Amino acid sequence: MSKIPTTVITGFLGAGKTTLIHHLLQNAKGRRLALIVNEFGDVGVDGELLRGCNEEACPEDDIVELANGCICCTVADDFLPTMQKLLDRPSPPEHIIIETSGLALPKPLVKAFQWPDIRTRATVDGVVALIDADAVAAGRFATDETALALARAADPSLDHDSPLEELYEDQLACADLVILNKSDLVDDDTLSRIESDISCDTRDGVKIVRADHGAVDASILLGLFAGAENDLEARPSHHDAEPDHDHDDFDSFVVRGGEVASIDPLLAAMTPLIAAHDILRVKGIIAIEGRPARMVIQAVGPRIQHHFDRAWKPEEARISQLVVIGQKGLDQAAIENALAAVLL
Ligand SMILES: Nc1nc2c(ncn2[C@@H]2O[C@H](COP(=O)(O)OP(=O)(O)OP(=O)(O)O)[C@@H](O)[C@H]2O)c(=O)[nH]1
Repeated sequence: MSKIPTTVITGFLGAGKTTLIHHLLQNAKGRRLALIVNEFGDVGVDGELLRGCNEEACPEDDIVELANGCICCTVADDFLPTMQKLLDRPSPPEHIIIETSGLALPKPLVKAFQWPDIRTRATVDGVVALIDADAVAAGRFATDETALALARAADPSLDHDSPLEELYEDQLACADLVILNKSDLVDDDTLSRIESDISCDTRDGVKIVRADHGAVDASILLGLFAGAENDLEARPSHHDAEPDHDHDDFDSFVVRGGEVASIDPLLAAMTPLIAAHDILRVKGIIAIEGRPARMVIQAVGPRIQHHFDRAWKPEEARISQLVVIGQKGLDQAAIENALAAVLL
């Protein structure tokens, strides 16, 4: 029996994983795919956005959401039973795509493919790391040496570098293919410089492909035949010595509200809030009074985007929900108060 190929899509918060998968589903060329979508926050926005985007390639039942935590930490409880259920289906998918949360380490997930019941039936065709060229160019993953020195002085037990930089390096070190996304936001020289920096963190021979809005041909993404679970030793991680790592470096919470008259007050509130609290990611769905469609709002660092997604279904409650993610120590009360003031 041939093993079902599985592609792991990794990349930091907001790098464009969901956008890339959306493009893949719309250009699946007859492939029957299943999706496992993992989110750090406890509201599954990505699964919501992907559902229904190509029923033929991936019916709603074949999109499984694993919200509320990073897949790398919940492998035994959530991921393995989910994979087993997909593999046990009378007609299993041709290819499985896993979107990890932006804070997940890919290596523990790939290791799960060594589990006896999985290894006989599925293989990791490839780990694809998405890099946000705009965020790298802005220096968002580089260690702020002064801040680190101050943090170490305050807490001598601090034994690791910037958590963002560690994640960035872990995701690259595990990759079989790197997609340098958001190439539309960065000039050519900067892209070339980022490519040369990236190649210091990847294994030999790993290709880097530039992309705009995740528009990468399925024939490039799928069919890498890496068998990644068989060469884990070649994929170093900052967390090799601590298999029971956690995500204490990051915080996430959800702010809920009702319908709003307009999106403008929310946009006006978000810009200073993101800057003041160094918020990494905001995403959610907003109900606008009198509008039949729901609005999706996305912020990656300081960049905020919004668009109408699809019509509200008659059985859906028209509520607004925003997931907020940042580094540990976010002032949740202040952020909640500011957002609640424009959402309630
Ligand atoms: N300008 C530009 N924006 C992009 C590109 N790719 C994605 N985006 C935008 O970036 C935001 C985040 O994209 P997502 O696809 O949701 O990112 P993600 O990696 O799935 O995010 P998380 O799951 O929260 O980690 C959205 O507003 C996208 O429209 C790109 O190539 N260029």
